[in-house]
Amino acid sequence: MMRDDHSPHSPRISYRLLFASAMAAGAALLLAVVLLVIVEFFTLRSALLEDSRVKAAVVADNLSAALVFRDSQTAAEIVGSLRASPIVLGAVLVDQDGARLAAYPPDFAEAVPAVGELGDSDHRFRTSRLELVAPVTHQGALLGRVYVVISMSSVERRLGIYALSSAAVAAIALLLAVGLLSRVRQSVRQAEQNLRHLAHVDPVTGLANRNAFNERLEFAIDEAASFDENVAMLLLDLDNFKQVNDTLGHQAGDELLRMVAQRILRSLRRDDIVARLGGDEFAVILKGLSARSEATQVCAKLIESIGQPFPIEGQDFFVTASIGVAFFPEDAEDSRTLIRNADTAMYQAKVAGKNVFELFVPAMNLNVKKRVSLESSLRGALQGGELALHYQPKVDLMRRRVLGFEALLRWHSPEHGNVSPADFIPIAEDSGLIVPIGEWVITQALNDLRRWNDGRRDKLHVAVNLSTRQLRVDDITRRIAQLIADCAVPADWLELELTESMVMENVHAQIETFQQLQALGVKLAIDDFGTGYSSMSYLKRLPIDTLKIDRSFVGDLPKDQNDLAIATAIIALAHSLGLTVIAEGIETTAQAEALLNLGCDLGQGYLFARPMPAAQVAQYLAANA
Ligand SMILES: Nc1nc2c(ncn2[C@@H]2O[C@@H]3COP(=O)(O)O[C@H]4[C@@H](O)[C@H](n5cnc6c(=O)[nH]c(N)nc65)O[C@@H]4COP(=O)(O)O[C@H]3[C@H]2O)c(=O)[nH]1
Repeated sequence: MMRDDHSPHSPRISYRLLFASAMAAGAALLLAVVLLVIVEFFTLRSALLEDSRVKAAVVADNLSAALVFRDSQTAAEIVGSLRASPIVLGAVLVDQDGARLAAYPPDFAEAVPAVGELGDSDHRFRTSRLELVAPVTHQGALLGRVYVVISMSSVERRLGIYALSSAAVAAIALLLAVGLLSRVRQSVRQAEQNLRHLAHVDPVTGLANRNAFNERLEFAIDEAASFDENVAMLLLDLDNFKQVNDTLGHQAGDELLRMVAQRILRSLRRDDIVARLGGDEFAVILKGLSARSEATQVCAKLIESIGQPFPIEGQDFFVTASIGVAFFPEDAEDSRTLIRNADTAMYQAKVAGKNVFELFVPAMNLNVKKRVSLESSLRGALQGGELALHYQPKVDLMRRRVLGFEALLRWHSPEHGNVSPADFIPIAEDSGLIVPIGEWVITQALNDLRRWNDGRRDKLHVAVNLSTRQLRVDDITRRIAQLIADCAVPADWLELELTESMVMENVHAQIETFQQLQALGVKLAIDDFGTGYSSMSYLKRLPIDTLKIDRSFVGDLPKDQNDLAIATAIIALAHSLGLTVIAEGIETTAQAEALLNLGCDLGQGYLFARPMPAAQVAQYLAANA
């Protein structure tokens, strides 16, 4: 498993960032508050000045008569009227020569600024006060001046309230912003963490994903290179996962993948690295190996563990694994080559028959190249008319009469010459080409058979091999029914041969398909019988018609006692289940006689005829009527 230790910023850095952002926002707000207070100060001051000017002008206007008559009592009353305004600290009336005529309060001793002392202005601001001089005139002539001193305390008080409330609003805004910012940061961090998790973890199994695996492999290789150690890279592919996925659905498929992941983890040490690279492909990195055998032991353990039944939806499912292994530094010096070579070895494990592991050897690369080239040629083989069917008769052993044929595919490639079906059928299966090719085989075989059966009393049947891959095609029964209908022949002319291992692989998932095929009228045969592991209980339930004894039990008859015992058992089993038995690979009369004596119904082999081109069949039938 992988730990998520790829955090780009730690919580400490995140808090510092938050603190710095808060400080910056605070400084900006403080500056704004200071500016606002300054603006407010000047606004209040000029309002006070305007107001004071009006007051002084009114008093000055009223004082002109008192000054003309030098009536100091009236002047004192008028100046004293300023007491109505609490902001007036004091006022003095002086005549043209600067002589004091009246004051408020009477003992107000402030010196009146001399003419010109205020420059062009009529006022000046001093600490906490405003001094204002208003002229007293009569008919345009200057008689004297009123000097008024105004308190700035009201301005200062209002400014204080304004500054405090602005600062409070700014502080609240700052707190809200910091709170909001930290919440946003928290959710961003959470989202980042989720993304990081998704970028490194396979959501189905919780194992490392391909990205994380590549990083860990690079790291493991660097580490191994520095300490002069070995790394083994195991690429593990489930052989029949798709079948479970297709038959039981994706949820069951995911469940299976999770169980496989658990079994892999349980088969490894804690510090080994496991990842799911996608689909049904897993990868394992084993570090610090003291011998290659350690890796092979792990492979054997993995195959054993995955080979145990998987209980899914109340049924036991069997899945096998093919594993390819490549070592650093012997097989590859960098991660890309290591993965590629492990993949090549895995591919060979599949070719070797699946459920095995293979260690990479350089010669594998040549095999892979050959296979790739065969696959690309095979893609054009059907359209290019390079495929043909050969037919091998199936003979009634007792009466030596031909009852039908097995259709066997032949490929003559302009590039590769005659390619054996043993070589190209697995390629066709892996690439999916077997589906269109298989349909072509059925159509071709039924059309050929129609010609041969034309006017015949005992109708012949034709047996066609079917691959697992074809069985997995969604509506296989409907498609086969369509092919039969297109050829306008009875369904029971067609026999489908399925190998024993293929039938038993996921028999419970396939039993319904077999039943549908039987309902269609198609005959079913189990090919290569005796080489797989048949479950007797399933054999009883399967709607099959024929068992075909594998030719490996026929070759050494009648001498080999074991083969004799096996053939005897298969024939007895088939008959007890009411099935027909056919033996393949009969090459000698002695083999044919031995099988006949054991009660075998039909035979097929070079003794009777080798597989022959379609063009020779009519002639063969005429000669063997
Ligand atoms: N030693 C010996 N061999 C004999 C004798 N009589 C027949 N044979 C060979 O045994 C194989 C019988 O076919 P199979 O077991 O179905 O095994 C087939 C079958 O599994 C597969 N195959 C062939 N045609 C098709 C096809 O159309 N579709 C699919 N899916 N598989 C096919 O390729 C396999 C090999 O086919 P072939 O090379 O044609 O090989 C054929 C046949 O030529 C004999 O007396 N002695």
